[in-house]
Amino acid sequence: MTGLYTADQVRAAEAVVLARTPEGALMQRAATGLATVCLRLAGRAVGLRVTLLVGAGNNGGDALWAGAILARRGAAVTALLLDPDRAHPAGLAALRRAGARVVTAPDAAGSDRADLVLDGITGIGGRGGLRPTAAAAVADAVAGPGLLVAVDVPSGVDADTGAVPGEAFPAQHTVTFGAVKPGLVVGEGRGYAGVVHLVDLGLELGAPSARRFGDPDVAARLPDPGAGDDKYSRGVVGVHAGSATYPGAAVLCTGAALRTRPGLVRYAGTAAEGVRAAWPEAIVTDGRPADAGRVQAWVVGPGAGTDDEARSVLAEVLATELPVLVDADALTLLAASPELAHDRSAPTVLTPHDREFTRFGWELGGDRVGAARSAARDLGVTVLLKGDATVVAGPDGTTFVNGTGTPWLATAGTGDVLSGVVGALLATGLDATEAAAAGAHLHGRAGQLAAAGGPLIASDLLRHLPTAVHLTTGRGGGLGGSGA
Ligand SMILES: NC(=O)C1=CN([C@@H]2O[C@H](COP(=O)(O)OP(=O)(O)OC[C@H]3O[C@@H](n4cnc5c(N)ncnc54)[C@H](O)[C@@H]3O)[C@@H](O)[C@H]2O)[C@@H](O)CC1
Ligand SMILES: Nc1ncnc2c1ncn2[C@@H]1O[C@H](COP(=O)(O)OP(=O)(O)O)[C@@H](O)[C@H]1O
Ligand SMILES: [K+]
Repeated sequence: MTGLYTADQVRAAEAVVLARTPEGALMQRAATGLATVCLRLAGRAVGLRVTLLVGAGNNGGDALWAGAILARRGAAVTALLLDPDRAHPAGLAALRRAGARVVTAPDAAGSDRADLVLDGITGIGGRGGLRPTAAAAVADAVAGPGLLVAVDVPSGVDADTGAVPGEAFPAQHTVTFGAVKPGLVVGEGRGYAGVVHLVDLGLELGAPSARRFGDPDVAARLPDPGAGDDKYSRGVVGVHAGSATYPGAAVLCTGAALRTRPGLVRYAGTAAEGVRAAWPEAIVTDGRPADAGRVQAWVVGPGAGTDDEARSVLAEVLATELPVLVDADALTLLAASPELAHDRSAPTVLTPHDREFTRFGWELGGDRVGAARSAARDLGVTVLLKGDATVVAGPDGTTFVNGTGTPWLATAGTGDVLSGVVGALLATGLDATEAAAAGAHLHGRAGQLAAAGGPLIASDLLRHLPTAVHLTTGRGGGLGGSGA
């Protein structure tokens, strides 16, 4: 599990260490870690041409100290001071002692021939898009041949939210200090951070602002069946999706539920014939959810339409005391009647993409974590806000940012698969917010596996789900078989 910490949380933890270590010691730790990653990425120091973009704060200080280390190892370092009078004094002195060049004219920065450019313009103290001089220096760096490495946070990216309100440094790698900040892994900022390397500063951090599951975290939530288990004890999930005209969503959603290894999947809806043909393992009725038999969780909505019948099914399912996942068409219906979800005693999970999210009247700006959190609180539900980094927020504020996936998932039907996966996890009795986060993780892993073989279609995810579960658990406890 990776904890994500805001700038204020990192500053508070740093203050404790700063108070009990000699002046400059923490920055030395940061700069040493930064230089070590740079050397690893570059593969050499002697003759390496390095350009430092140096802002007025401690982020620039980190870059200067790291530049001094690289220069002492034989690199040809040039520091461009963007605010010469306010450059970190001790860092600047160290850099000069190490024999590096210091310039103030942008065209003397050497970005056009650098092997490596270090962005030390702003870190967690940055506000708003880059100012014009800094933006021009970044544009030169981007046009040049050097590897682009951001110090702590790509300048111009909001460390807490990932918002990028103007120009920013498009890093290939970000070397971040003390803790991973949310803005490196979510929203637009994620696209600017590249590969994130964490340098441990020995900070004592409390509860994170948000979390990201790794494979072992998901494994811990997917127990293999034991000797005493039967199909009912392992969770029964109900699916209401699709229609006679559009059975696809029902087939994908039911298949995904099956492949996420609950004990049993029941289907109720007008796509019964298609589901029966595709999945003999499912128990299928063409009636309403009440006709399906007992389940431990419902998935409702993918491809199910928005007519009166669909609305009455949604109301029926939400009136139960079972966990319910509301997706797609059912989200459109719920947005018009949010009171249906408001007073539920059992968990409700909504899985909107951006357009479905805004249908509820919720605003979606550059802060996706904040938006999902306030929506979850507003309706007392878990919100899984889809995207390249899906955000999951629970009604109590518990938040996850997903770390798996591939842009190839941006294709029709993959959302139906996600609903089935999360529904199956809900039926196992997993906490709803954790089920949504674990489901997003598995779905993304299946997408990565499917995309390794070329462009994917949604049914490919079904074939790869058992392997995704297997990879995640490392136990091979999937459904067995590899056919869809
Ligand atoms: N507190 C500490 O001892 C440590 C701090 N560290 C570094 O210190 C950074 C935080 O330092 P600071 O609080 O000094 O802040 P920063 O250095 O992140 O940024 C503040 C400076 O950038 C300028 N600035 C803000 N927005 C700008 C924009 N849009 N365009 C151009 N310039 C802008 C401000 O005028 C200010 O001078 C961290 O990100 C990390 O890199 C690390 O060295 C670890 C130890
Ligand atoms: N650019 C992207 N990168 C990674 N994942 C994406 C991207 N775009 C969409 N996805 C994922 O693909 C799925 C699409 O779901 P959705 O829009 O509901 O599709 P559908 O309704 O066609 O099934 C979601 O899980 C979403 O997170
Ligand atoms: K930076």
